[in-house]
Amino acid sequence: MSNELNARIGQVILDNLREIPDFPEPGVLFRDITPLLANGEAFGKLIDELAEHYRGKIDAVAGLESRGFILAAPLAVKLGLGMITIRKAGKLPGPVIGVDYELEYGTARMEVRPEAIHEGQRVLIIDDVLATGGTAAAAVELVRALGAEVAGVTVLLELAGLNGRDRLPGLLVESGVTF
Ligand SMILES: O=P(O)(O)OC[C@H]1O[C@H](OP(=O)(O)OP(=O)(O)O)[C@H](O)[C@@H]1O
Ligand SMILES: Nc1ncnc2[nH]cnc12
Repeated sequence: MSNELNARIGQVILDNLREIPDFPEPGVLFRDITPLLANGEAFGKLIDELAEHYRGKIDAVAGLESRGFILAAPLAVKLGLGMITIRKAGKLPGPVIGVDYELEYGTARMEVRPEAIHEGQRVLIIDDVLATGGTAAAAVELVRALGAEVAGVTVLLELAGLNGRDRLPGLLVESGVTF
């Protein structure tokens, strides 16, 4: 599906993407963004385009550990905004609030420091991949629990067959490339 963000960043993502079958386990086609990160020109263009797309529309950028951090930090700096780290369980020193969520097998937990998010802020959540949507949905719950507004969920790659959007109802979900 074509959209404005796709037009800005779709090609640079596709030109620098690596696909690895059966990683990290049989049956998974792993979409690897590290070639994009290693290409300075491409990575710079990606961040420039994201910044232009969201300039003036958000107050903070939240990155999801760990690949989301790589995108959130330069985007926040480029926009002159703060970056919020939403982390896996046990990584942030307290006090924290956390949300448990379902993985394909078992459960996981995401946490954030309450002081990192302010009431009424428009927070953009960013990550590399939207798969089942569990990680992003947990991040949405954390941002909202602290009285902030989720301005949108942005991912470079959306694996549409896993229906992650269904876990993010009513939200602006934008992706660079949809598979
Ligand atoms: O939509 P979901 O089914 O929740 O999956 C998407 C998440 O999975 C990957 O992270 P992973 O947990 O592998 O961690 P990493 O970023 O530290 O590699 C990816 O970076 C997303 O955060
Ligand atoms: N297929 C995939 N490739 C890369 N990261 C992922 N996270 C969840 N599914 C993924």
